[in-house]
Amino acid sequence: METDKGLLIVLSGPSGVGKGTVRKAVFSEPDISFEYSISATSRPMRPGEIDGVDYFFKTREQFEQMIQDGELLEYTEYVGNYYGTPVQYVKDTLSEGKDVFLEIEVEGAKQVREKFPDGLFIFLIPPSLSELENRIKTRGTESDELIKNRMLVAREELKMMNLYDYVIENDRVDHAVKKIKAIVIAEHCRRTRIEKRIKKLLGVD
Ligand SMILES: Nc1ncnc2c1ncn2[C@@H]1O[C@H](COP(=O)(O)OP(=O)(O)OP(=O)(O)O)[C@@H](O)[C@H]1O
Ligand SMILES: Nc1nc2c(ncn2[C@@H]2O[C@H](COP(=O)(O)O)[C@@H](O)[C@H]2O)c(=O)[nH]1
Repeated sequence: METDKGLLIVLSGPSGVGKGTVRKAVFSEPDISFEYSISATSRPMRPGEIDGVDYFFKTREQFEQMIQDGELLEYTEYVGNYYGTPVQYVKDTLSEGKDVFLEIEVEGAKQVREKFPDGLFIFLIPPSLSELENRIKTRGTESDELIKNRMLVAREELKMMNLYDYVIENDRVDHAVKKIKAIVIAEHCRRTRIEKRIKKLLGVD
C-alpha cells in the first residue's frame, strides 16, 4: 500500500499500559495536527463511551461483513472481541498530507507494518508487570477473569517490542507525550532531509 504524503503513526503496547490515556493527552496538546483513526469493534460499549467517538461499535455479524467487504486495514480478535481499523479513512487522510494516529494492539500493528513499512511504530511499555496489572485493575472495566487473560496476552505482546521503531516507558503520561511529540518531529525532519537529498542527487525540484 502506498504511504502517500502523511505520516502513519502507530501507538501500540499491552492492554492497560496507558495507550488510550497517552493518546488522549497527545491530542489535547495545542500544537498537534494528527488525525485520530477511530477503530471498529464488536466489544460491548463501556459506560461513558460514545459510538463514533471512542469506537464504531458493531455486532459480530456487522464486523464480519466489514472484513468480507475489505473495509479494514487490519483487524484481530482480541480476548473474545473483534477490533479493526477502517481503511478508507486512513488512506484518504494520508493522501490529504495529514498524519494519521492509530492506537491498536500488537497483532494489528504487525499487519499495518506489512502494508505500511514506512509508518512510525511506537511501543509503550509499563514500568513493571505488577504496575501493568495494577493499572488494569484500577481502571475497573474488566472482570477478574478478563484481567487474567489480558495479563497473559500482555506477556506475549511485550516480547514483540523489538519489532518497533521506538520503545517508550509510560512512567508518567506527560513524559510519554513529550517523547512521542519529539519522535514525530524528528521523523518528519529525517524524511524531509532524505527527500531533499534524493531530489538534489537526481537534479529535480
Ligand atoms: N503513566 C501512568 N501512570 C499511572 N497510571 C496510568 C498511567 N497511564 C495510564 N494510567 C492508568 O492506567 C489505566 C489503563 O490506562 P488505559 O486505559 O489508557 O490503557 P490502554 O493501554 O489504553 O488499555 P487497553 O489496551 O486495555 O485499552 C487507566 O486507569 C489509566 O488512568
Ligand atoms: N488491532 C487493533 N487493536 C485495536 C484497535 N482498536 C483498539 N485496539 C486495541 O484493542 C485492545 C483492547 O481495547 P479496549 O478498548 O477493549 O480496552 C487495546 O490494546 C486497544 O489498543 C484496532 O482497530 N485494531
